[in-house]
Amino acid sequence: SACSSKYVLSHVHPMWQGPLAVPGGDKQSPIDIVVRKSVFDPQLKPLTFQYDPRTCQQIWNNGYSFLVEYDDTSDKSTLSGGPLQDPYRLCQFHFHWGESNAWGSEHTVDRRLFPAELHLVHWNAERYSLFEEAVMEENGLAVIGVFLKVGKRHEGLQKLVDALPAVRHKESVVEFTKFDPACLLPTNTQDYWTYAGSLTTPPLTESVSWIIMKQHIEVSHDQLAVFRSLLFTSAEEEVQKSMVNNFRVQQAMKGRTVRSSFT
Ligand SMILES: CCCSc1c(F)c(F)c(S(=O)(=O)NC)c(F)c1F
Ligand SMILES: [Zn+2]
Repeated sequence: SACSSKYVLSHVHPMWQGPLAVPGGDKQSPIDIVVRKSVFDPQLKPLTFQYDPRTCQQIWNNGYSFLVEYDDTSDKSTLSGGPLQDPYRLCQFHFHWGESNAWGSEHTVDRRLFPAELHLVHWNAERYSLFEEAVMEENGLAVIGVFLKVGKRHEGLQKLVDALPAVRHKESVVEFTKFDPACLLPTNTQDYWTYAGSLTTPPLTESVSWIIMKQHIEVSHDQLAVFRSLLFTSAEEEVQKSMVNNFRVQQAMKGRTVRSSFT
């Protein structure tokens, strides 16, 4: 898929301690969602996820996270509705997590941290012909964020967890097919918050319509431990570094409003 294979993210790593903000950036991510300051918007539509598991292609360790990449050369797997004017194509999903269960998410809700956060990355192929373009443009990307909590084992996630040892090192790739990302979405409600923000990894461009699900999903401690067994470093490097704490520091709101789809 075009969405990330051409993107070898900058080798300043782990970049998590900075760049703190893009110079002049006033729509940076992640943020703390202050629930009592969010504004209910009755014009927000329900989200429509139309994912085809046959578009799932591979898992890639890019040295920041592991990306589950989808074939985004047609509209087979799309997200529409919510705050979005057009349908957006799924290009990949990945996670951010901590070295302990006490932290790891990028966004927080009233300062509450979660041990991990799932990001489903989509791009506006109606308006842009290349993912690379959409990354740089306003309303180019739509990212669904789902918080993870430690609890019961997530049966749907296990197929992905079992494949992770094959991509332990940076730059490794393994074929991964027929995975339906809808199994990672919350089940009992589709309530969400939405705001205008940015990528949280380079190029940090302010092209993201963020959609953060209110309901978390549960995964087991052992499943998260396999995330932490991945490495930031490639096989050749003599010092191996555990892939943990791959989240960015939170950014100022700069006057932005977070809207909610629920009261
Ligand atoms: C240059 C883009 C490569 S695709 C990608 C990614 F790999 C990633 F990690 C994030 S994130 O900022 O970390 N989470 C939303 C993105 F937004 C992305 F679009
Ligand atoms: Zn992310």
